[in-house]
Formats: sequence, structure tokens, C-alpha cells
Amino acid sequence: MSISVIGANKRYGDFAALDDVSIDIPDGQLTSLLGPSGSGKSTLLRAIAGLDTLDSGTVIINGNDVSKKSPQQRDIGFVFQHYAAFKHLTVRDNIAFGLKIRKKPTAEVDAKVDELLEVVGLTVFQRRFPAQLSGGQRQRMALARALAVDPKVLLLDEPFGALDAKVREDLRKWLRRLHEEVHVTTVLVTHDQQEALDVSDRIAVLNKGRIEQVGAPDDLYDRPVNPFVASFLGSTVRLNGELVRPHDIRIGRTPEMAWPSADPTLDTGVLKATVSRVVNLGFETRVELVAVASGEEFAAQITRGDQNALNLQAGETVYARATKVAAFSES
Ligand SMILES: Nc1ncnc2c1ncn2[C@@H]1O[C@H](COP(=O)(O)OP(=O)(O)OP(=O)(O)O)[C@@H](O)[C@H]1O
Repeated sequence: MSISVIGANKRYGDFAALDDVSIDIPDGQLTSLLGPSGSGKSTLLRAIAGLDTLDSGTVIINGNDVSKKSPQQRDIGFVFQHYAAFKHLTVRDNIAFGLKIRKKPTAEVDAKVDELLEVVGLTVFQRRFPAQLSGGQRQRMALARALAVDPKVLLLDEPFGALDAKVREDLRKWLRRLHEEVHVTTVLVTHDQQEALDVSDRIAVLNKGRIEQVGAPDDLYDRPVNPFVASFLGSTVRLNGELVRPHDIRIGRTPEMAWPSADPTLDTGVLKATVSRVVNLGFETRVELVAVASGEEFAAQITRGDQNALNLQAGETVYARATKVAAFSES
């Protein structure tokens, strides 16, 4: 089911949490709302859910104007960062809850719950209580509970926000696989660009209550509309006045080594720079540099393999060149 939000406005006193926001969320896709804290992501999600009312604007789900409808009438599944499970119910009964209150036949409930336990990988834990689960398992239970009633849309507000980095990474892979299996139109709120790039079909970048850009992850990363989107989707540095991604900087011990292709169309200039620090970060190495002529500080990201070959040391003089600069698209 597709979702459209048209001209959404929401103010808290003088402050515009949503400032004339319009977005189309396509059927069956996973769309992330990505932006810094306070940019209006949760406000937009809650407006879609019907948990908050808009000052003005329209929410359309599956072609129907649901703006005046209650959350229950909107047919949505919702999962928050801190999921409130029923502590006195087992995992199985938590997942079955929505089906039981809808008075579904027992055999149907059992079959559906068995299927969902399997999908979220909690079959062996079905007799446990929520307190006996890890944070990641609890969030998977929350997702199963939300999916149990076959919602038209699934709304996730930082569902993995409270978990540590490794568990988050596992869960987002799992979420992606789950999405490929069930294909429910899903909207995920996150402030984590890695998470958004990893799981989304489309990303909407929000800033100060407005949508800056909507598109496929690669579009936003490679063709951002402005410096805000470029910087929010991944780190950027300024080199010769241009916005550059650190992995698009080539370093060599001679000017020629920094520019082996000698392609004149890529003339962004070779900079003489001093290495101020070399930091190994697992697969990659961050090389912090200071341009000799301007004193401008910047960082380049090279592979660990390249660093092993170059063996750069703090204090050395090297040559750096941007192999690609951010070109802002028009739309
Ligand atoms: N009930 C409220 N009363 C007053 N201001 C509010 C209320 N709810 C949200 N806001 C403000 O609206 C703005 C947008 O909030 P929102 O929760 O949508 O941001 P967010 O992008 O989801 O941020 P975060 O990632 O920190 O949750 C914030 O500046 C917030 O302080």
C-alpha cells in the first residue's frame, strides 16, 4: 500500500517541526526517514500513524484520506525504540495478542504465530518472558507482534536505536531479509546513515522540518542536491574549496603518484600536504593531512592494503588529489 503525505505542517509554539512536507512512499518498499536529531522524522512518522494530528496537511494510505482516522483505523504496525512488551505474557502470547483481541480462531492464531516465530528466529524462545530476552530478541518479538495482524504498513521508529553497534548491524541485515520476504510497505526512522544506506530502497533526508531530498541510496550518495545531503550521507572534506569524500582522495609520495591517470578533465590540482596523523580503522586507514600552502586540514581514507604499501608516517610530506568532487544535482 502506498502512502502519500501532502503539505504537512506541525508547529510547537513558534517552532515548525514539519514545514510543508510532502512525500510519496511507494508500495512494498522500505523507505527511511533520515536526518539529525530534531529534524522532524518522528513527527512525520507519528502523523502517518495517526498518533499526532497535523496542523494542516493530508495523509493518504492506499488511496484513502486517513487524515481524520484514528491509528486503529489506519491498519498500521508500529515499533518504537523502547518497545513496551507485556511483561507477564510469554513471547508466543505477546505475538498472538493482536490476533486474540481480534477474536481470530485458535487454529489460525497458532499457525500465524508459528510462522512469525520462525520468520523472526524466536521459535526456541517462545515460552520465555520478555525479561529473559536480549534487547535484539525483544525488538524482533516487537516486529513479529506488529506483523501478526497483517498491517498495510509497518512504521518503525529507531527500532534498533537502543542496541549496540554489532547487534544493530545484524538486525538491519535481518530486517532487510524480512522485508524481502513479507514486502510490507515500511517506513523506518533513523539518524544512522549506515543503517539507512544498508536497508533502504529509498531514503528521504530531513533537515529542520523539511525534506531535502528523496531518492535511492546511491542517488543521494553520488548525486546529492546540496552540501547538507552530501555531508549527512557520509563524511566529506573540503579540498581546494571543493566538497570531497575522503575515499576519493588519492595520496602519493610524488605528484605523479597522486595523479597517475594524467587525465586533464580531472584537473582538481595536486596539493602538497603534511601527514599529521595516521589512524588504522580496521579495513581502512584515515590519513589526517594539512595542506602546505593553505594550512587547510583534511582527511583522506585509504585502504589498509594501500597504507601497508605506502607506510605513511606522521610528519611526512606527500601529495594529494581529489579523484572526484561532489557535483550537486538539480532536482
Ligand atoms: N510534544 C512536543 N512539544 C514540543 N516540541 C516538540 C514536541 N514533540 C516534538 N517536538 C519538537 O519538534 C522537533 C522535531 O521532533 P522529532 O521528534 O520529530 O525529531 P526527530 O527528527 O525524530 O529527532 P530524534 O532523532 O531526536 O528523535 C524537535 O525539535 C522537538 O523538540
